[in-house]
Amino acid sequence: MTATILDGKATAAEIKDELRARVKALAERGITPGLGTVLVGEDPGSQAYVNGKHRDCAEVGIASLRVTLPADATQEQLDTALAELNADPACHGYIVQLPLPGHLDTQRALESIDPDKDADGLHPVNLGRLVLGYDAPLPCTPRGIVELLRRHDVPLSGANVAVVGRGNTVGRPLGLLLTRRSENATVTLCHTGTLDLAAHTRAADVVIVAAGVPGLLTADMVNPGATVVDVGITRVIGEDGKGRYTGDVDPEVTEVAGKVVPMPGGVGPMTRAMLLTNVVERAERAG
Ligand SMILES: Nc1nc2c(c(=O)[nH]1)N[C@@H](CN(C=O)c1ccc(C(=O)N[C@@H](CCC(=O)O)C(=O)O)cc1)CN2
Repeated sequence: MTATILDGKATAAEIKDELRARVKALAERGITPGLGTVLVGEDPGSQAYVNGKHRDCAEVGIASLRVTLPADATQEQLDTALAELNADPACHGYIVQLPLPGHLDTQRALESIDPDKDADGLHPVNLGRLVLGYDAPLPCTPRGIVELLRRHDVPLSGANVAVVGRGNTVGRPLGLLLTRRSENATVTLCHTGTLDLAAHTRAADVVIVAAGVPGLLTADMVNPGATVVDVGITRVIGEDGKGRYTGDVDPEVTEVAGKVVPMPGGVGPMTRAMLLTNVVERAERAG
């Protein structure tokens, strides 16, 4: 049996079509959603990701507010840029592109974002709101995973879900999302301290791997027919000396799993679609 591949790129495209209609409805109310990005330095990867976000915006009609600072920008210069976006009514949400240069205090920067303009959904206030079940912008990658599974009819209510990785941007908030009444899953959050990882993953109906360990999940660790989601994205240098991205799931898993969300082409495009969704939702509420 070869697994059904859940195409995050195609699903993200469907979501962008829906968002395009919502942006058009906002325009009829005189509202244009605006996404801000703050990029510090000239890292080519970060530049590419920010450019991708603004291409996505252009596709659906969201306005772009680009802020770029030199690699040697001071914390105060960054603070000023964030304060300006916090005050700008044309900006409905923004992100600080990570990672920041090492001399800058990332936590201080992220906590300076107005929580109501936190398009990444990673501000401590918003993660706290998520814990308490309050309304808040949701973290894009966890939200994208849940949305992808929902749109592909993967049963979550009553399902046993093994989340591998306890990071602040994916693993921890994902467990919170999946245990909401709207999803009603039972989550086991596995991590480097887990004694018998395979016992937990083999017992799961859904395995979501966000550990950043290439090939961590192998076929023998998967309950036949289970759904597997590869969130890992690690840059490795091949034998040809060229860089490429690899996931946390061994390719042979597709021979055992029922459904697979691959990397690339799965979670990444959904993450980008959820960023746009957070901005449009904010504009709809603010209008
Ligand atoms: N403020 C933020 N910074 C960073 C984030 C983030 O969500 N918020 N995430 C990453 C970079 N990133 C967006 O910024 C990002 C990375 C990868 C993808 C993606 O679609 N990847 C492809 C495969 C790899 C590739 O082709 O690049 C995929 O999964 O299909 C999207 C966005 C760090 N910084």
